[in-house]
Amino acid sequence: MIRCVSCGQVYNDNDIVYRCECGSILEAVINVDVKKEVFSSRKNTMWKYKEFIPVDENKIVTLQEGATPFCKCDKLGKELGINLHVKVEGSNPTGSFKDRGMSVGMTKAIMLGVDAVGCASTGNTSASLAAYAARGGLKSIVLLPAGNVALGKLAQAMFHGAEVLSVDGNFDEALEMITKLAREKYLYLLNSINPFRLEGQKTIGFEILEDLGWQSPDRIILPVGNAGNISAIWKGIKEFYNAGYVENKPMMTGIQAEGSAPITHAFRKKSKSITPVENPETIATAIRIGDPVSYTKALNAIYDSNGYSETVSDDEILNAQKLLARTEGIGVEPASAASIAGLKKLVEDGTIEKGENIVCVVTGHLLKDPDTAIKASKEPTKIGASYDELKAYIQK
Ligand SMILES: N[C@@H](CCOP(=O)(O)O)C(=O)O
Repeated sequence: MIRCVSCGQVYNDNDIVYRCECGSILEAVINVDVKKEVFSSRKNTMWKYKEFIPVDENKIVTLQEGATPFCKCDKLGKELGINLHVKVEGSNPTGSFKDRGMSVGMTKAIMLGVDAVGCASTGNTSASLAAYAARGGLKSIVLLPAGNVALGKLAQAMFHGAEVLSVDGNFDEALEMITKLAREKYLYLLNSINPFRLEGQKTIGFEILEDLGWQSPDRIILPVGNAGNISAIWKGIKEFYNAGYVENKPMMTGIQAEGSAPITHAFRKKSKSITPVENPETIATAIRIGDPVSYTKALNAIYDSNGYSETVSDDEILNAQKLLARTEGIGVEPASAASIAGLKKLVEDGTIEKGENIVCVVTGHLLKDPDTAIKASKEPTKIGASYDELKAYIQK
């Protein structure tokens, strides 16, 4: 069953519906009775939690997503006076957390018998959709905001065989266009407004709790763009809490880029609705979104968990990206580094207390955006093909 998060209206699992009649968004309702011990005996992918994922397990479209590294980051943690783990979602098959959602979404598409899927994207969703559509044998079409998609992501979408359209507009406009096409049944929409996408992404929350030995961290910090992921992770946390697997829940802490921050602005006003940002701007193209579709769920996650939302500047993002890469060896794209930049800011202003147990989710791999990485780095030093020249350089 699918249910509206605002008015509670229910829909059948097989209705192709993206919004409730009241205009709000939908979520899948899960009723599961299973002991947590069963999970540890299964192959380590996100599908080990299959009872919580509402699709037919005989039709699963998978590239073995999930079970991503959960890195204890003692050097950075010590510097900030907290206990820090980083959940590295860039280790998924196409290099971002979207694969979890796309595996479930594509499975649902197969179950529904559609022949084409589509999305609007700042890059990662399209890369993932193109790969999983290829895996599932479906046609795919993606709309990208012209000039604002990092090179690695664009290459992935094109190479996996999606029909790639470059829209002379921003992500929000592209999403509106493709949603209309989906409502007119030209394709099945696999943006995160599709509630089945979030059923995959909630497994990040499941894994964090299991990674910590069935304990909740004090806080989970993550970047927020279209706001599907914070909503999904919170849904996962609540489902495991309600199942009795853990005794506590974390404070959900969403970080946005200064130039694209409608959710943080709403949080500061204690509001449950947003004022969309008309011309969103940030170097972190993955979160360059002014009108996030899942804002209702995201704000609920923040308020219900006694969480927080903060903005970070592009400079703070780039500094945090370098800090994580050079202190802990974890390479992430700029948007992912927003979680580390936010962590630093909230420790410095005292919002985060010393000794807190924190998990930062980093959402996409460094190589998604090679241009930004190269621009932020020193040029290689040129030397001749001579051992003497090499030795002289090393001894300098
Ligand atoms: N950053 C996203 C934006 C939209 O994605 P969705 O997961 O909310 O559908 C992207 O990679 O395109």
